[in-house]
Amino acid sequence: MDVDIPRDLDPEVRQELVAREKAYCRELQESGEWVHIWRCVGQYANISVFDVADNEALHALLWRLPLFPYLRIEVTPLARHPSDLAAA
Ligand SMILES: O=C(O)C[C@H]1C=CC(=O)O1
Repeated sequence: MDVDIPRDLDPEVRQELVAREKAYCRELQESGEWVHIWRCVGQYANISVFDVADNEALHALLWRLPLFPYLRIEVTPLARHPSDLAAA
């Protein structure tokens, strides 16, 4: 996810959006759907791993992100690798 919040957005609106995003992110981590979130070094971007039932569930989750209008999201579906010891 690349974050691109317009520079001229009202600072209070920005602060409120980021706070709501953080709360939603925390909620989804606690429910186990947002498994990992990593900051991309030197960028206002993250790499996240989600564990959801299907594409529709992921779409709904992403659509509800408070920052959604300001995100560029690239989705890469992942499957277990047969050589992953954790999968055995
Ligand atoms: O900071 C970001 O990468 C954007 C966004 C994703 C989760 C969160 O709390 O903020």
